[in-house]
Amino acid sequence: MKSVGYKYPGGHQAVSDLSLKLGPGILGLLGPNGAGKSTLMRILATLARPTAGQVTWNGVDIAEQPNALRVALGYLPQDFGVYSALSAREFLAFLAAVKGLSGVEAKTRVETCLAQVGLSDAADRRLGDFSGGMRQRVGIAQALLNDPTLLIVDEPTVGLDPEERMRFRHLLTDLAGQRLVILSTHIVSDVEASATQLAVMAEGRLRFHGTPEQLLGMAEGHVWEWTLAADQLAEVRANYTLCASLRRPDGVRVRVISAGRPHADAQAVTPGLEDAYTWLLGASAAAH
Ligand SMILES: Nc1ncnc2c1ncn2[C@@H]1O[C@H](COP(=O)(O)OP(=O)(O)OP(=O)(O)O)[C@@H](O)[C@H]1O
Repeated sequence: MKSVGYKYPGGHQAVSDLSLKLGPGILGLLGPNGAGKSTLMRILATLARPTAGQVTWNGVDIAEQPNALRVALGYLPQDFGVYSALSAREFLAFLAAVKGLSGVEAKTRVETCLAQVGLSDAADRRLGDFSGGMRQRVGIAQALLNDPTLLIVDEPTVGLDPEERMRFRHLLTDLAGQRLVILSTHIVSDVEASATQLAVMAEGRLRFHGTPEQLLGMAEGHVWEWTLAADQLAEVRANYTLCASLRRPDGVRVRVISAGRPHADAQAVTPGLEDAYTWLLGASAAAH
């Protein structure tokens, strides 16, 4: 992807000058709401044409030849809907036909994909009776029908309970293999354990691309903890980015982001990915 930009017809610049080179593994695409993640996902899924720059897949420009990518693409959009009256098996069979699979091949792919997402036993139940997590797994199953080498999953964990979230994360890790999986989310813990690469977007721009370890390294020395009296909390909140606060018998233990030591008692602590992401968004907002 080279210098990719996208301007909506109304004039809103949702993606600006974004360049990225990707290979197999799980890319966690992080960014706050409105950062431009869904717009970028739609460009990569060939559903939107960039208004600037170029996206190539194995050297082919996907705006010129979208089918070169489409045959290798599985996509779970943010607003994926299912037909409540159909069973999971019927729904997947329908989508397999839409995707041009037929006969024995279609049947085999449907069963394989149901098994991959752990829904073989529930395959004949109505989708209307499925939980949110099960429905998202059907979404993944349909994206896998053509055994894609690029799997794009847009905000898949929204509305899932913690257990379903965890199950869904494990599923994506299992599916990665030789594929490129792009998982967009605004929740750091969705990608914390699984992503081999991270890309962070804010206001349409790429603020970081690298490994989670690199991002953690960048935030080193910027995360602090100390214990303060409860009545000092408001002041700290007003002056610093507060990552966490924990009430304890001796006061409130706070964890803040700060370029320098924020308080005489403050100790620099090892950043977690959530801290590093918060630090990056703050640092990149200050720089722009
Ligand atoms: N159809 C549209 N017309 C005009 N502006 C749009 C349209 N769709 C999205 N936008 C704007 O483009 C920007 C990026 O939106 P996008 O949905 O890509 O962000 P996002 O990072 O996926 O956020 P979210 O997680 O909230 O979907 C936002 O400011 C949004 O308001």
